Amino acid sequence: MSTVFWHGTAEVPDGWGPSVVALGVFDGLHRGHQRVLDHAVRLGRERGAPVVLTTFDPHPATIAGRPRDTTPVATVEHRAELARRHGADQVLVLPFTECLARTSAEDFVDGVLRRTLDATAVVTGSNFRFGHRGAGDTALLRKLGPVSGFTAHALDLLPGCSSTLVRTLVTAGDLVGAAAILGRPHRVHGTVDGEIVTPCTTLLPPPGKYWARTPHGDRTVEVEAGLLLADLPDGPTAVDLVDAR
Ligand SMILES: Cc1cc2nc3c(=O)[nH]c(=O)nc-3n(C[C@H](O)[C@H](O)[C@H](O)COP(=O)(O)O)c2cc1C
Ligand SMILES: Nc1ncnc2c1ncn2[C@@H]1O[C@H](COP(=O)(O)OP(=O)(O)OP(=O)(O)O)[C@@H](O)[C@H]1O
Repeated sequence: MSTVFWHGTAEVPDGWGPSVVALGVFDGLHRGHQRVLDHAVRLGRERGAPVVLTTFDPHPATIAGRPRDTTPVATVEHRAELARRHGADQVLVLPFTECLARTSAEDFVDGVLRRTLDATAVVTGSNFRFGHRGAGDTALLRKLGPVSGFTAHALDLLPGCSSTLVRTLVTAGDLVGAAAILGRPHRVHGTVDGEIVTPCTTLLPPPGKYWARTPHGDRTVEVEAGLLLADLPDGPTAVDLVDAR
């Protein structure tokens, strides 16, 4: 059985590639992210090359740049599962460390995109930035592409779609608005132990009762004091929060 994702460049097999790379955090794999991945999948088919969604964990903003809410919309495992369902052949999760944050855009292109992934195409949204102090952008990818062996594709942004907006909507309890951006209900993963789902590392709506879809049928669940309470059998579970009750 193939692994769910590669954790770090060392797990990418030697001689991998050429590949089509979709690049970014992709937290939640919302409809805007799906546009990027769809384009990568089309290019992959045209070029007969596997598509590698390359992402970062934890969110770069936990380490670098302006502090902001980075509570995951989706666990990294869920992100990888969604990426594969949307056509990615592999998912590379790069641990976002202080060391990676200090890596220049040029070194990232040479080390990760050229040497590790042998990129033949790199697909991002038009607002993508990378490298130390966010110095790299899509213009730099276009410039470095010809010498590094890839074409750079910067897609127009799908309006009204960002992980930040999903975080704002879920935090405000607007699960219907969040689902419109995600293209599916917001999902919380955890392990049930006596009706309490822990750990809830993913985003939770405010305290209250919610209509939810679970592996054991639709039911009301409750958010209280930062915990999700659900009458479900003990063990790992996924709870889709559909709407407030
Ligand atoms: C090699 C590398 C170094 C980075 N260094 C910084 C940094 O110093 N400061 C910063 O705010 N973000 C840094 N970032 C994060 C990027 O600005 C950006 O958040 C990340 O590439 C994800 O892009 P996305 O938000 O468009 O998905 C770095 C990213 C990479 C790949
Ligand atoms: N609305 C969008 N339409 C198309 N591409 C997008 C959109 N939003 C982000 N992207 C692209 O998807 C990749 C992942 O982006 P990222 O995870 O930063 O998205 P985001 O939703 O803007 O996140 P955040 O709100 O946390 O900054 C990047 O290549 C980015 O340019």
